Amino acid sequence: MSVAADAGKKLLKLAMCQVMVGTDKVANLASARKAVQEAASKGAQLISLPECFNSPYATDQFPVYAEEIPASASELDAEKHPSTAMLVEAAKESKVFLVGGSFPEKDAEGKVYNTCLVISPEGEVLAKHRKVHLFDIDVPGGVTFKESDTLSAGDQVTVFDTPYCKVGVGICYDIRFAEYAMLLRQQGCKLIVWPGAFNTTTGPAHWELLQRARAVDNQLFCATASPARNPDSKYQAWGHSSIISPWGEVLATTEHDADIVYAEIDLGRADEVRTNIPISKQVRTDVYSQVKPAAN
Ligand SMILES: O=C(O)CCC(=O)C(=O)O
Repeated sequence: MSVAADAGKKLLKLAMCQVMVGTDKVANLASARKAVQEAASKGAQLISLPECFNSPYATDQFPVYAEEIPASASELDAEKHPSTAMLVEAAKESKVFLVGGSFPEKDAEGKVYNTCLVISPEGEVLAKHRKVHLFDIDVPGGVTFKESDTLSAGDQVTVFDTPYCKVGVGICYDIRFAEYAMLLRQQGCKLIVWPGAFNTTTGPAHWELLQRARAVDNQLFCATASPARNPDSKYQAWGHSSIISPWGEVLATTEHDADIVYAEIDLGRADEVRTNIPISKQVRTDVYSQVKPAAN
């Protein structure tokens, strides 16, 4: 390729770690750390772990596995905050941006959240995203889940800065809400990372579709990290961690076993798609704002 053709390229190597999660928290933390080390050794610069990487995905288990997250680095205590400590160490030792999947977080009042910590290559906490939209669904004969039985919802739109681009974060069910991803695009994101754990009912129907929809709607990259499917678990994760381009192409994906999904993304591609199809300049909020929602 010529130098001119390379001029607009801004490359970022992503790795989505599809790790196996079981009932042993210490083992879960160790396998997450090992996956981060392996991804970094292959050159990944931004790595994500899956939703709920330290605990089984079950409402009655969230309070059992929940940990407090210290308010500052000086309060970090590896005994009391083992998951935060592992994430900080893993990002620092491998010098990577680490989207720390999620784990159940307990606040000072005892409320529990499904929380993602983002750590810089220097080991600083860059962002804390508490899942905004709780996964409460009932598909008869398929899947019934009610996170709100034990979890509280977050109330923030989460973006962090890297030298590559601004990156948005959402957790699993958050991906179903087009408005959320749109706000991330409006904040300047060219990549959204979604730790998630879809299941064998909604996964085959919607997982890839939603990622591609959010990517095309907002002309940005979407990257997802799921737990591997654990045959011993009551909740059967769909797996299929993936990386999607702003054009809606699946750049990399996998099945449901433990794996790491890699892609080197060219952030210039988001600019190109936005220039070619300039929807953000053509948007007609003046028209949409005149329509009153019908009662239904
Ligand atoms: O939206 C779905 O179908 C799955 C969502 C989910 O598993 C989650 O939010 O953890």
